[in-house]
Amino acid sequence: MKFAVLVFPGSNCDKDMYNAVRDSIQQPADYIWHTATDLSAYDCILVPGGFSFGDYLRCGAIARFSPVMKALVEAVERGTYVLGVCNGFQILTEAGLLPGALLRNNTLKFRCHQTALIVENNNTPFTTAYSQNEEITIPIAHGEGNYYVDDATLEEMQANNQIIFRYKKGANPNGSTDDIAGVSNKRGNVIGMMPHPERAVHELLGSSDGRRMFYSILNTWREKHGEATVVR
Ligand SMILES: NC(=O)CC[C@H](N)C(=O)O
Repeated sequence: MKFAVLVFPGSNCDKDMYNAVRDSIQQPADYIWHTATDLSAYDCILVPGGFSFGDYLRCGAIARFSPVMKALVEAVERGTYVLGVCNGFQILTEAGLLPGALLRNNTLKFRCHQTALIVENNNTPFTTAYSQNEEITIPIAHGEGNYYVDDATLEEMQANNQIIFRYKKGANPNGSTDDIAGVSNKRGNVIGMMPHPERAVHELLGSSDGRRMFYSILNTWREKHGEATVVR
């Protein structure tokens, strides 16, 4: 299985993402600069966190116009798996690949700490290795992670099981609507989340709960292609 890690000017979690793929599931990954125009060689595209284009205008609002985004849209249409984390999530919402928008944290502060998340949907290519409603520990690091979506879209998302992660009740760090921490598109092949699974791949980092995200992706892809799955 081949992974792409997109790199925009100002990305700063691209190496963490690359290392998480290499260390947890030992699959090949390439860094892809934002001017690339073809992503057809990849089975999963990772859009990492950071401060693309300095967060000018709005987080992700300029990156969304990079040449690679056209190739990303084409990949999504082919059914390729896409995971956006933090600034990656912001870029995917700005591009209209995911519903909603990320607003300034309600505290008006950059928040950087572990969070308790509830797995709301373990029936996605990214979450099969978790139990439904499991509580996991994944860190956040953002200033604009306050997920907003209008009521009608939220209802539609709930009906389609597009809410993938919520912050544990009482532990919402940013004011997100309905405690939402991660969502998917309708088809389920694109997900975005503010917490960083790639920073939770070893006990030394405070949690290894993020590893199972990478196992989920690999095993779902392998099952689909008739290959033996790996044990986590
Ligand atoms: N870690 C990140 O990706 C941060 C995203 C964005 N720059 C923010 O502060 O919200």
